[in-house]
This record gives sequence, structure tokens and C-alpha cells, in this order.
Amino acid sequence: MASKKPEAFYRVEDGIAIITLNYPPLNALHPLLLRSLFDQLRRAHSDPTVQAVVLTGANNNFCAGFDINQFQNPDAGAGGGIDNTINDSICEVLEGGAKPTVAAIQGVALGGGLEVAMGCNARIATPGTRLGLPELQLGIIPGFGGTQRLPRLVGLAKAAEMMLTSTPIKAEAGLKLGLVDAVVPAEQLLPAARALARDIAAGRKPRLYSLTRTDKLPALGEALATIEMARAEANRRARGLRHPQLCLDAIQAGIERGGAAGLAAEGAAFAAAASLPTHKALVHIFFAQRSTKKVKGVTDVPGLKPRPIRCVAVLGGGLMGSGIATALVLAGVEVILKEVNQGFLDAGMGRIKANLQSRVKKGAMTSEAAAKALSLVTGALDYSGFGAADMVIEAVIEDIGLKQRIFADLEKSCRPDCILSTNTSTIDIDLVGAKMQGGPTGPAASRLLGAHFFSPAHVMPLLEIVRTSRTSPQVLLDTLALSSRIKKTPVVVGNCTGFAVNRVFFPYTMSAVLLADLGLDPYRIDTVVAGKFGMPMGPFRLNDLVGSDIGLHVGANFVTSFPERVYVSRLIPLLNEAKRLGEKTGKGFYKFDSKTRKASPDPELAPLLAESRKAAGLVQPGAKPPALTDADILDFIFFPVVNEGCRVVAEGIVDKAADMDVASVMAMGFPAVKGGLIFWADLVGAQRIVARLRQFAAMVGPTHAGFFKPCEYLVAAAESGRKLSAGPPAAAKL
Ligand SMILES: C[C@H](O)CC(=O)SCCNC(=O)CCNC(=O)[C@H](O)C(C)(C)COP(=O)(O)OP(=O)(O)OC[C@H]1O[C@@H](n2cnc3c(N)ncnc32)[C@H](O)[C@@H]1OP(=O)(O)O
Repeated sequence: MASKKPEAFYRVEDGIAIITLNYPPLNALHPLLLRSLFDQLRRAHSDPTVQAVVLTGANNNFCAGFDINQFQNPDAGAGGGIDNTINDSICEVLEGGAKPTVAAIQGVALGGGLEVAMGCNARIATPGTRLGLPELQLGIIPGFGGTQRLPRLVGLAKAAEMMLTSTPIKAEAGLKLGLVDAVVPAEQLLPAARALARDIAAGRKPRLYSLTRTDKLPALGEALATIEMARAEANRRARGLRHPQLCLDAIQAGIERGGAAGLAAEGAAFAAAASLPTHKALVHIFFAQRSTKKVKGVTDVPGLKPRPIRCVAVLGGGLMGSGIATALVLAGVEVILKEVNQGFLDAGMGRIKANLQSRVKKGAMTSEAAAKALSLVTGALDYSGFGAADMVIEAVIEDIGLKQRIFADLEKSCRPDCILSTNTSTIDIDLVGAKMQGGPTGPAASRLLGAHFFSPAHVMPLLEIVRTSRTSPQVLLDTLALSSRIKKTPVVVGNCTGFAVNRVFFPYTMSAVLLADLGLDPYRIDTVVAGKFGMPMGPFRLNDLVGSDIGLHVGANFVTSFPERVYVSRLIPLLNEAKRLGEKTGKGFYKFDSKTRKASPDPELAPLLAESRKAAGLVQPGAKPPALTDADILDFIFFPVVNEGCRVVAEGIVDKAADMDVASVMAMGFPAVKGGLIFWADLVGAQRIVARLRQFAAMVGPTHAGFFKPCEYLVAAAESGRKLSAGPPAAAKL
């Protein structure tokens, strides 16, 4: 069974045909596997020695669904060339063929995998198996009958929720809902499935047909009301996206006209969804996210294996340090939390405890598990216990001198093989290590790197791993492995001010402030950026979340490093002077309700805006602001962001352009349905972006034109028609 070929194996045991899906690693339904499954099913039906069929999967998994690679295969056609005739036939034969079928499920049964299992007359799963229809996260809808069978097995409301959120459930929950008929330990899976198949064939147990069942469906009026509610919820969550509505169309058709008509409606809705740009973008993000774990010169070095990281010392128990420590203990990693005095240490420990308790409250973990996680943290006020640490993550304030002193101390206090990392969000890593023996070229330089988490660190999914020119592949590989262990998507980036994510964040904030100085209303800008474009929040609301003090501090690094392309306004300093630091002080660009923390526009902001505009002198006093449409605002904000993203790609700060897409989606909140920053820029077109940047440069005049100056990479793409996502020609990388 070691074959890598997509094929279904066939064997007969005591009158039961066992058909095993095989296509490592997760038995995705490649068209050849589907064809082979169909052939083996027909073989079982025509084999006189066979009474019933058990369908199972190799490689400790049932099936992760249709082979997503096919969606990117130019030869496969739209929708991955899914042949609904064969798929419907497979499920038809599984469900209504001459011999009953039982699915024996372990690992995952997702998408088409679960749909095939639901086509069987019964399902048995192992504990912890993940069952779900996550197609919507790929911009499509279930296409193998899932929109019809899932509501009939688990009820309409639950089925709609599972599809619209793309969230799988565990087998144990599936048992309660009726999605599976039994949960048994792995070693009993096949014997139990064989026994059930035999019982059904002998008439000792009923043979059930999911497609025609109605016992879990509500009456029509109630069902339609549930679908209406689901439509509203989908619109609220997915901001007018089409494919969730197409999914609900198919479900509704089946409720109104029966399962068979529903299947036809599903086929049409699937084809419609598969033709939308959203699908292409989301499939791109799916693969881009997985490819960040493959780093040239690190993960492809023969014989190089990650070393285990059992204990991590975290320096600083503030918001970031405590979040990082939480992420580590949640994955079972021991933590030494160091602070400068007992009071700060107690506060840090308290934050970790609160983070864990909040997970308990949400039902994400038991209080016993939380207590066990907390017991993995040891407090420290000095470096005496640091010999136990396999890695250090420094998370103190962004003060270069302080960080330099800390790393000089760490070099002396830690083992020579201990990884030394900093969670700085912007500072050049070589600068952080400058006071170590020999500085950036000294003996410890190979184990120095950035481990940049995003706040809140135990929640945000991205980890920027910053390599210097000397960081060793071993150290990078160890950190990549740690990242997977703590369930973060890693992006390995090069060393520079701001790395990848904050490099694209600074023009995002600066262009918004520039618009405000031109006289535009910040609240309108936020509404357009969040509501129309789909960012989680606009730049001004984000400033209030992060804090104007932090914004000012971080912004100063960019002003120093990239003076030719920054926009410096009085606005953020004025907010600082007025102690309007954002949410934490109850006022920033917005005012915050002291009880609900809800943000609302604040008329008291007006004098600060006026003062900043006066200082900027971009428009004459009393003159009207430029008449910009919502579309203009989006171009004004996002094209400088693209421009900086292009520099990041061209300089080789990211390994590949798709890494910038992942980073923008997972840390910045750039809409995944647009495929990430560079993917989206290619859809817009480099030519248009360059032309608009030049227009904006002319609009703000020569003093600020540098902010909009298109970089060489962008201009070259505009002139040659080369895709921005293609990355720089190898020789051009710095
Ligand atoms: C008609 C139908 O309705 C349409 C469909 O079925 S569309 C497909 C629906 N299925 C899905 O969306 C599931 C997609 N897969 C996943 O969510 C996750 O891979 C998983 C939860 C199954 C496993 O996650 P995890 O353990 O972190 O492993 P992960 O790294 O993601 O996957 C392992 C490998 O399997 C591949 N893979 C996973 N699911 C795949 C699929 N459906 N098709 C092709 N490859 C797949 C991944 O690309 C990865 O390949 P790599 O090692 O070369 O990078």
C-alpha cells in the first residue's frame, strides 16, 4: 500500500469488499482516484462472493476531499474539471447500488471525502476524526451532494453552520448529531465496519439512504426561515460574497423540491461558484499558506533535522511576552518567564493565566488543561535558570539600547546551542545583536534571529521568522518546527527595518493620515477601507487598537530608514500630546464607551485635525478637500501598500511573492478572498497602479511625491507585462 498513485485498492474479506482510497498523504480525490473508486464499486457489485462494501482510506486517513491541485491545473478546466456525472454516479451507487455500503473513517473526512462517506448507508469513525464540508473556504460549494445529504443527516441549521463556517466537527460530536453511527478505536474500525455491513446486508440493521431521508428536516416554513437567517448571517460575515449564497441556493432547492432536484441545483451552483475570482484567490492562499513552510536552503538540506525545543525563556511579561508564553504552553512547551521585578513578574503570570482562563470560558479547553498549561511556566528575575532554555524569545519594549544589553547578557547566560531571538517588530536584527561578542559577525550571530509575533500572540496565526545573513539553516529549521508546533503559519523573511509585514503597514497608515491632512474625514476613510474593501478595520480604528504612542514610535523607525518615501504628519504626535492614545485611554481617533468598549466618532477630534491640516499646508485654509470617490480612496491607500510590497519582493525580503500574500492576509487582515496583496495587485494590473501612483504624486506636489514614487520592480512589470507575483529574476535579488 506504499503506492503514491491515486487508486482505490480492492480486497474481499469474509464476503465483504474492502475498497481503500489511496493517494498520499491524505487520499485527495484526484480524478484518477475517483475513476478507480467507481470501477472498484462496479467490481464489488458484480462479484457474487461479495455481500456488502466497506469504503475506507489508506495513510491513516479517510479523505481530505477533492484534489485541490486540480483547481490550479490549467488542463483540468473550470472547477478542477469535476465530472459531476461520475461523482453523482459514485454516490448513487454507494447509496442505492445492489449491495449496502459502510464508510470506515479515520483522520479526516473533509469536503468530497465526507460527501462520499455520506453517500454510504452507514458511517463508523475513530475518535477525534475530523468531519466537515470546508469547501466555502476555497470559494466553492460542496459538489458531491454535500448540500443535500448533510442537512438530512444532522439537521438544516447545523448543516448550514458547518458549511458556512467551513468548520469541521470531531467524530464524537458527529455521533451525537447522527453524522456517524458509531465511534470505535482505530484497531476496531474495520472489524466493526465489516460487521455492520454484514448486518445491513442480512437485514438485521436497516439500510439508510441519506438523500431521501426527511426525519431531521424541519417543516418547510421553518426551513425557509432558517435559510433566510443563514443568508443574513453569511452576508454579515462574508460581506456580500456570492458563493455562500450559492451554497444556500442549493440547500434551499433540495428542501423545496427534494434531494434529487437539489443535486441538480448543487451542480449548477458549484459551476457558478467555481467561475468566480474568489475561488481562484482562495485556492491560491490555500497553497501559498502551505508553501511558506518550504524554505530554500533550509527545509531542502539533505540530512538537516529540526532539534527539539522543550524549554523557551521569554523575556518580558507584558502583552506580547505573556501572549507568546501562552502560545508556547498551549503546545506543551516549558516556559521561563523573566521580568525585572516581582511586581512585573506577577502581572505577567496573571496575564498568562487570564489568557488561558478566557479559552476555558469559550469552551476551547478544560480548566484542568489550563491548569496543566500554566504549570509549565516558571517565573524568573535573573538569568540563573537560563541554562535549561533551548531558545530565548526577547519581548521587552522597543528600546535598542536595552535590547543590545540583554543580548550581550544572554550570550553569557545561555548554552552555546541556545537559539537567541527577538520579538522586535521593526528593528534591524543585526542592530539588536550589535553588543554581543564580535557583534553581527561574532560567534553567536548564527543563532540570532527575529521571532516576530503579532498581538495577541496566542491568537494571531502568523509568525515572521527574520533571518540575518548569518542565521544558520539549523536555527531556522528549529524555529520553523516550533512554529508548526505552536500552530502558527511561519513566513521566513530577510532582515530590514519592519521586515515584511510592518513594511507594508507603514504606507497603509501614512496614506490614510495624508488623506486626513488633505481634508478627508477619517471616519469615512475607515468605512470605505473596512466596509468596501473588506479589511477587518480601517487605519484609524487600527491606530486606536494599537495605540498612538506605539504608532509614533514604530513610525519613527520608518522615517529614519526610508526618509525618501515617508509622509510625516503632525496628526499622530498631536494625538499623543492630547493623551488620545486610543482604546487604552478611552479616546483616540474615536471615543470608546467605558463599559462596552464600543468605538464611535468623536467631535472633539476636529481641532486636532484642523491643526494637523494647517501644519501640513496641503490645501488652502477654507478650501474644499479634493473630491475623491470611495474608489479613489482605496487606490490612494492600497497602491502605496502594493508599491512597498513590491519592494519587499524585489529585495528578496520574502522568499517568494506568495509569502507576501500570506503575510498580508494573516497579519494585516488583507482579505483572503482577494488572494493577498501581490495576487490582488496582479488582478488590478501593474500599469494601472503605476499610473495612479503618478497621479497621486502630482496631486500632493513635489514635497510629498516620494511617498508615491513607484519602485523599479513595479515600473518594470508595468512596462513588460510581467506578473508581480513572478518575483524578481533570480539575479536581481539582493
Ligand atoms: C467537490 C468537493 O465538494 C470539492 C472538494 O472536496 S474541495 C476540497 C475540500 N477539502 C478541503 O478543503 C480540505 C483541505 N485540507 C485541509 O484543510 C488540511 O490540509 C487538513 C485539515 C486536511 C490537514 O491539515 P494539516 O494536517 O495541517 O496538513 P496540510 O499541510 O494542510 O496538508 C498536508 C498536505 O496535504 C495536501 N492536501 C490537503 N488537502 C488536500 C486536498 N483536498 N487536495 C490536495 N492536497 C491536499 C496539502 O496541500 C499538503 O501538501 P504538502 O505537504 O505538499 O504541502
